[in-house]
Amino acid sequence: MSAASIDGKAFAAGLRARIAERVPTFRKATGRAPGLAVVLVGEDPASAVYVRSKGKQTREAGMESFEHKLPADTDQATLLSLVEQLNMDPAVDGILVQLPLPAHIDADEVLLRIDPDKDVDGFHPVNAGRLATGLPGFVPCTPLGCLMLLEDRLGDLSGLDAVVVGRSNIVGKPMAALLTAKSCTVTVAHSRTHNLPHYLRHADIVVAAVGRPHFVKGEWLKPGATVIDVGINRTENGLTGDVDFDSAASVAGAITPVPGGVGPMTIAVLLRNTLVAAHRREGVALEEGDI
Ligand SMILES: Nc1nc(=O)c2c([nH]1)NC[C@@H]1CN(c3ccc(C(=O)N[C@@H](CCC(=O)O)C(=O)O)cc3)C=[N+]21
Ligand SMILES: [Mg+2]
Repeated sequence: MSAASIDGKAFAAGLRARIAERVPTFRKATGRAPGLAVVLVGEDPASAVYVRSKGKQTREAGMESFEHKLPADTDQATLLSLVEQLNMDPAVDGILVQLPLPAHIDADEVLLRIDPDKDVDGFHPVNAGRLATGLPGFVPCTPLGCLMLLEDRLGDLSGLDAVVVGRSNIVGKPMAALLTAKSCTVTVAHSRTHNLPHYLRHADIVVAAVGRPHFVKGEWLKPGATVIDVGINRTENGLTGDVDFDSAASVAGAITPVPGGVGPMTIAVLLRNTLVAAHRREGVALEEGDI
C-alpha cells in the first residue's frame, strides 16, 4: 500500500461539529431548532440501521429528528398524505424518504411530491435541474460529500480529468454535474462501458459508484490518482466497495476506505443540507461556503 487513506469518518465528524456550532444562532433567531423528518417504510435491516444513525447524529448536532416508521404494506396514498403533512409542517425543514421503497410503491411519484425546498436528499427533479443549470438548490448528499473530500485533498480541481463510474440519479449523474461545475473534464462510464481501462488510464480523479464489488482494478489506474469509492456491497467477507482496494492502493495517490470513507460523509452532508434548508426557509443568513 502506497496510497494515502482518505479519512472520511474524521472529515465527517469535523463537518458535523461545524454544523452543530451554527445551530444556536439559528435557534436564537427563530426560537426553534432545524428539523429533519425521516420516513422509513418496511423493515429492511440495513435501512433501519441507517435511519437510526441519521436520527442519532441529527440530535447530536442539536437539530430535531422526526422519525416516521410505516409498515411494509403501507399503500401509496397513505405515504403521499404523510409527505403532504410534512410539506405543510413548519417545524420540518428537511424530508428524507428512505430508499429503496417496497416494490408496490411508485418511488418516483413519492419523490415528486416532496417540496423541493425541503428536499435535503436532492432527489426531486427540480433540484436535479437546478444542479444541471447552476441554480441554488439541494445537491444529493453522497456526491456532495465526495466533492468535499476531493477538494480537501486536491484543492482546485480545475482542468483535472475525472472518470465517474456509474450513472445513477443518486450518485453518478449529480457527481458528473458537480465535477463539471468545478471545471474538470468528466467522463461518465458505467457497467456497459467498452474498455473501461482506456478511460481510467488518464483519470486524475476516479469516483466508483457502480454497485459491483471490486469492479475497478488497480492496474487500470493512473499512478497517483485520487480514488473515491462509493460502493457499499455486503458480501460474506463483510462490507466492500466498488474498487479492488488492495490493487488500487498500490497505484493510487489516495483512496477512500470502505467503511470509513464516503458513507459517514453522506449523513454529515444530510445534516448540512438540513441546516441550509432551515436558514433558507426562515430567511436567516448563513455563510454556506464556510461550513
Ligand atoms: N433517501 C435516501 N437517502 C440516502 O442518503 C440513502 C437512502 N435513501 N437509502 C440508503 C442509502 C445508503 N446511505 C448510507 C448512509 C450512510 C452510510 C454510512 O454511514 N456508512 C458507514 C458504515 C456502514 C456500515 O457499517 O453499515 C461507512 O461506510 O463507514 C452508508 C450508506 C444513505 N442512503
Ligand atoms: Mg449504474
